[in-house]
Amino acid sequence: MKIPISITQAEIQKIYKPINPHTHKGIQGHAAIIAGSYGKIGAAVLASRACIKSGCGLVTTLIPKCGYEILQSTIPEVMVVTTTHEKYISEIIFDIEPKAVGIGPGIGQEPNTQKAFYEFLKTNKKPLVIDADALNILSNNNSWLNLLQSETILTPHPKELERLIGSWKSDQEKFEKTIEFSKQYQVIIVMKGAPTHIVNSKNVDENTTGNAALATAGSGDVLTGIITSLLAQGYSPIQAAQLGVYIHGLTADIALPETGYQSFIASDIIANLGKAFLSLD
Ligand SMILES: NC(=O)C1=CN([C@@H]2O[C@H](COP(=O)(O)OP(=O)(O)OC[C@H]3O[C@@H](n4cnc5c(N)ncnc54)[C@H](OP(=O)(O)O)[C@@H]3O)[C@@H](O)[C@H]2O)[C@@H](O)CC1
Ligand SMILES: Nc1ncnc2c1ncn2[C@@H]1O[C@H](COP(=O)(O)OP(=O)(O)O)[C@@H](O)[C@H]1O
Ligand SMILES: [Mg+2]
Repeated sequence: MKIPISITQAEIQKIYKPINPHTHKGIQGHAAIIAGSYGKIGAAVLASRACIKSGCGLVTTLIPKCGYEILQSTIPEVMVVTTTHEKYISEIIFDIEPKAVGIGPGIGQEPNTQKAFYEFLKTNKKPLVIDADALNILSNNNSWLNLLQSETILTPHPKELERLIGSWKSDQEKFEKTIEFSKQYQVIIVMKGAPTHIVNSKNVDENTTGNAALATAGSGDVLTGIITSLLAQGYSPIQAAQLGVYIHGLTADIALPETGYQSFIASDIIANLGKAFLSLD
């Protein structure tokens, strides 16, 4: 197995693009988030808020109808499109041209949601982040992996990774199988954990930020929003994955002296994004 390359501040500094003073929201990029189902609209809120708080100019979120008022009142900055079904995503139709799409947090696996995801994958050409239930749907429908554009970003936690690649007996085998998978489908795999590794067909990167405070509901949903935002701003997929994972972990390192491990929640990641980005300027 290749020796992982550390994602250090020095490496991130080379990737990070300070904001152009003459930019406007059109240039900053329009991101689309597809997330949520009845009881898990919070996942859509967290991903959408993280997305708009990571620098893209516009965010449109597609959710089932039941989440409309929740989204509009908790994040007025984000635009909302709803599906025909009340409780789950029944079709994926946008009247916008997003620069990047993040899909999966909290969407569940209803048959209609699976079908909508399949139809979306057949035509999507935009840079894409796939997380959570969208990963689980792919694990149950292996052949759909062939529909993915190259450099699509997959963000599995260990259980989601196991569903995708099968079980492993050692760390070495886990990495070998993940590298093989990334080569076969030409995708970038963010292997979430402590620490998080990023695998593409060429390299394995190891993140250097983050701590156990991140072991809390919704912290992965937030990561999806951050990486989608960076893609929409024009970062390449590998750069968006590296910078996104680094910034996500950094928020927990910044917050820890104030929150401690126990009281840190996913919203604290979002609340500390500003300080994390400022530390790169
Ligand atoms: N507020 C909301 O709306 C929220 C909505 N959410 C949404 O809910 C949906 C279900 O997502 P989910 O990840 O909770 O369920 P699932 O895929 O069955 O995985 C759980 C199992 O995986 C394992 N496991 C996980 N991490 C691991 C690790 N680091 N290291 C090792 N093992 C690890 C662990 O397995 P165990 O060890 O218990 O066998 C655990 O029991 C999804 O769409 C998500 O976006 C959530 O984000 C929460 C907030
Ligand atoms: N002990 C830990 N140390 C560092 N990072 C962690 C730790 N536990 C979890 N994380 C991070 O928190 C996130 C959890 O993602 P995920 O399991 O998808 O959460 P959720 O689905 O609840 O949003 C990942 O980015 C993971 O790397
Ligand atoms: Mg998750």
